Amino acid sequence: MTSHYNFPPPGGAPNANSPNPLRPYYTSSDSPLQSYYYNTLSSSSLEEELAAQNEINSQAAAKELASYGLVKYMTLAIAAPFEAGQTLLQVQYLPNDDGFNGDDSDLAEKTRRDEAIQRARIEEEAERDYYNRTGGVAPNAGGYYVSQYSTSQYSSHHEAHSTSLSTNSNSVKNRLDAKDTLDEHTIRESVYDEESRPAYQMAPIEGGVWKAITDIAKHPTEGWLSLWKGQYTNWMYEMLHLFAQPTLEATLNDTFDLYDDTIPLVHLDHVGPNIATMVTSHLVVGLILSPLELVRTRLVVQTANPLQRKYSGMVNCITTIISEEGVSALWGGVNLFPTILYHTLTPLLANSIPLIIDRVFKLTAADSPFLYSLAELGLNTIELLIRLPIETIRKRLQIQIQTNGSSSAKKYRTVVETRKRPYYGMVDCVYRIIKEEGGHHKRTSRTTKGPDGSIITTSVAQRPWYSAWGVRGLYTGLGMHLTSNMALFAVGAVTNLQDEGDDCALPDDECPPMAVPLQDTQLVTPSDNSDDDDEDMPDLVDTISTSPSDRVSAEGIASDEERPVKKIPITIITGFLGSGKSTLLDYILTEKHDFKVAVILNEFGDTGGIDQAMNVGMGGEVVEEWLELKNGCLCCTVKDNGVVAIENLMKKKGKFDYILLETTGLADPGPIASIFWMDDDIGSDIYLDGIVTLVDSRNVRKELDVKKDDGSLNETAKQIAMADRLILNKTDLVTKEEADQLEADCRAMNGVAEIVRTQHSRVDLRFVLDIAAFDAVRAKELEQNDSGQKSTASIGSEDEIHVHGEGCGHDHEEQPSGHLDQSIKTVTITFSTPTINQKLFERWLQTLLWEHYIPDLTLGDVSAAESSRLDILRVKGIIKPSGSSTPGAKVVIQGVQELYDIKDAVSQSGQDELLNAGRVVFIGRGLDNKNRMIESCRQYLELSENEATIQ
Ligand SMILES: Nc1nc2c(ncn2[C@@H]2O[C@H](COP(=O)(O)OP(=O)(O)OP(=O)(O)O)[C@@H](O)[C@H]2O)c(=O)[nH]1
Repeated sequence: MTSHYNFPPPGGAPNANSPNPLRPYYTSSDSPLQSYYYNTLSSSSLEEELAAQNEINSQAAAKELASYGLVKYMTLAIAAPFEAGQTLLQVQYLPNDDGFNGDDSDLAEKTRRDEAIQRARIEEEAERDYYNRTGGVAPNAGGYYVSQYSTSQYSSHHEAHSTSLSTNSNSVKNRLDAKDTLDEHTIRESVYDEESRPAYQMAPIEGGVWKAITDIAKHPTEGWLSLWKGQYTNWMYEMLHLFAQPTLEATLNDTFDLYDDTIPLVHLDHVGPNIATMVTSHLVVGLILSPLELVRTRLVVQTANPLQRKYSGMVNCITTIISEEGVSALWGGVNLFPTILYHTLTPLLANSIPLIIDRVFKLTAADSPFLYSLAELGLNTIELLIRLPIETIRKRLQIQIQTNGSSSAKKYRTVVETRKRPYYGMVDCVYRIIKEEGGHHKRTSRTTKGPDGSIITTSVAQRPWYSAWGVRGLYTGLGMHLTSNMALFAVGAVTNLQDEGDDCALPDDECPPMAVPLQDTQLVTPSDNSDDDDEDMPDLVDTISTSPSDRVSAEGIASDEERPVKKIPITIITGFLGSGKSTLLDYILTEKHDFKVAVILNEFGDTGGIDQAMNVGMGGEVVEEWLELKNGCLCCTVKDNGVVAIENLMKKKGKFDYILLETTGLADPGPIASIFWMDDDIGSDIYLDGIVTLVDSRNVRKELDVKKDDGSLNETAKQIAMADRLILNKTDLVTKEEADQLEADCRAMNGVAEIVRTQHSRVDLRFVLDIAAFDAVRAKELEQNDSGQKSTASIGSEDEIHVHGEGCGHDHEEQPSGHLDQSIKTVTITFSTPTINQKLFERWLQTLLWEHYIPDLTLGDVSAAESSRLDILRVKGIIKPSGSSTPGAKVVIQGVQELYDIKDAVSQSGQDELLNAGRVVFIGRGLDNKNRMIESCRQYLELSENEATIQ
């Protein structure tokens, strides 16, 4: 199958290979897109306009960015104290054996101390081993188990310190000074040991996040300002992530030809590829930005005491890490695996929740608000139970200094007690937390016989497997998250319940069940009547199939199951201001029917901003909104550059049967049609189905009278001339005779469009859907209308459709009144040879479309000067090309303004046979001189008078 779009050549570039002596600059367009955009965007005024627009856009973007940054900073500032509290809870080390053990006898106390020191010794050796292996120095010598003292030494030292401290207790400063020197020399038998705790360190936080916050605020060296430690780093991370992740995801989606990321996954049919790109983008960006997370944790956990503080800020922290631990410490080492796990699992889990609710539980917020919220609560809790331990482990590993052996690291003093012995990795960390901190250990007294026969009573930790092991340590801060989940559940359930009935400005029966705003902007809703609840509503009109395609059967509409996954047809709905476009779309959107139609409103082709103000309102701001309607339709507004938005709409592919695109009243439908027509051929999911023009029967003549300063055709004329379907609306405002005359006039302008008369745009949906005007199937239709008489339909009463055509018994041969734009004509050239030379035909066509005059080979270029300007708006035709390998092969010609396409015709059996070489219809201005036109054609195609005729 051959198919190629053809564009006018860039003007002025001579080409030695030109196939046409009259057009030495002609080059075949190897890159249709390039040519098209060159052609459509190269005018200097357009460039200036675009430049000005870009400047405005970049200024607006900068403003938006600044205000977004500010808002983000403030939001993070509100959350920062909770983050800080949570982080400290997660990193603080609370071994099981510390604290009250239920046995305060002297013997038990002594045994406990002995055990503590014994353990400290073992751990110190292990710690030294670790750092010797890596070549560095033990970074956290300060702590509770430095064991250079023996048990007896410990007691005296401890007592001495206790005394010294108690004598100085009146002076906080002295106390702080004294206590800051303790850590190197004191064996701290317990994290609860007040006396041996360095002054910069907080007592163990025994409680939840709120307790942590108050403890921080009350601590002498921390104070409330410490609640915002790492705030700037956090903000940097969030902002960078916010821009990088969606950008990467969109790029990946583009690369793999997936739908982009702006519509929630839950609306997609096949989520796998999109989940993959989403997770990949989160992972990559998370990995790249993970040093900022590392820095943030370290800044939060380090002491605020200026004498003990290691890092003065974000940059200093990064440079210090690089110099002490090496660049690899920022990303790699023990942190690498937890980072990968965290940035893979968290986006995956978060995005799976709505999907699971939708696909597994089959719940919607609109139908079952309470159950929906309950499911959300349950899944959020599961997500929390998976995420929280990973977070805890990450933070513990992040604060661990990873010496690189080449330099010594300054001590890292932490606000809360942390484990002095480093974890070897994620698994080790999980194991240690569960083993050392996760459970409660009880002590019991045990009596044994000594070697000398004496009775020895010892206090031992009782560690049965079920109590010595626990996961509690992995879930610090769980309470806060559960509370917030519960609060969200309560709010969600209440809001959803309210939404179900109240949150709608429309009357109850017109409220859509679900609105999915893409931006926090105005919501545009259809405003007319809806009988949506009534399942038994009769069809809009009789089920006579007038559709040229089998998408709509005589029995009605094919069911979803029957209908194969197809490209989605897009129909352009155009017509001058007030002609009834919105009324038509409201009617389609709110009527009960089985079509799932997506309607795109307003912004396309806006040239004057008039419609924008009228239809979008609210200060003329441009909005993008989606609104799902009860009848399964979807309504949205898009910006003028909304091809992307329409592609986004395709994320709902399979859920929609049709797209209707309403242009503004002042739009030239040609360029808009060209975009979608071309998209069809470059593999888009949508294809151009046809152009439907509404005509205001009462005012159209006035509109056509408007002359444009530059002499170009006015939009109403173009809209009528380019239509594949014409709806003569508002016939209630004109007499029958006027309507007849209008129809005849329209027919004279556009000889190929089907015409229907309506009141309040109430038209059979099949008249505007499945037009297939740009499809090869049109070949059949073109051949069937050899008489030149097009069928015309009108709706008298609401549900009654009457098709005018041959044999209907009415007289509808009204003559043009001459009041409509007479400069626009339809001419039809019929070929009576068996075949014609397609190459020669194309050369002739290119001259007509691109050079805008009817050429005369005998006069050469002089004919251009003599000819009045030709503006072909629409071309349709079918011809049999000579020299084809398939006998009887036909090609279909389609053209919209300067763009044309020639495709192999889809063969239709029987009645579709062409008896001659075919027929081509031209609609446009400058076609008055039919003789000149047909002469020119005969010259180019080397045909005799009888072989080509014109009507
Ligand atoms: N009398 C009468 N009024 C109609 C008919 N069709 C539409 N209207 C009214 O005409 C007005 C304009 O109709 P719209 O549907 O908004 O026209 P439009 O083409 O969308 O207009 P723009 O959005 O300005 O381009 C509305 O007040 C309609 O109610 C009709 O057949 N008869």
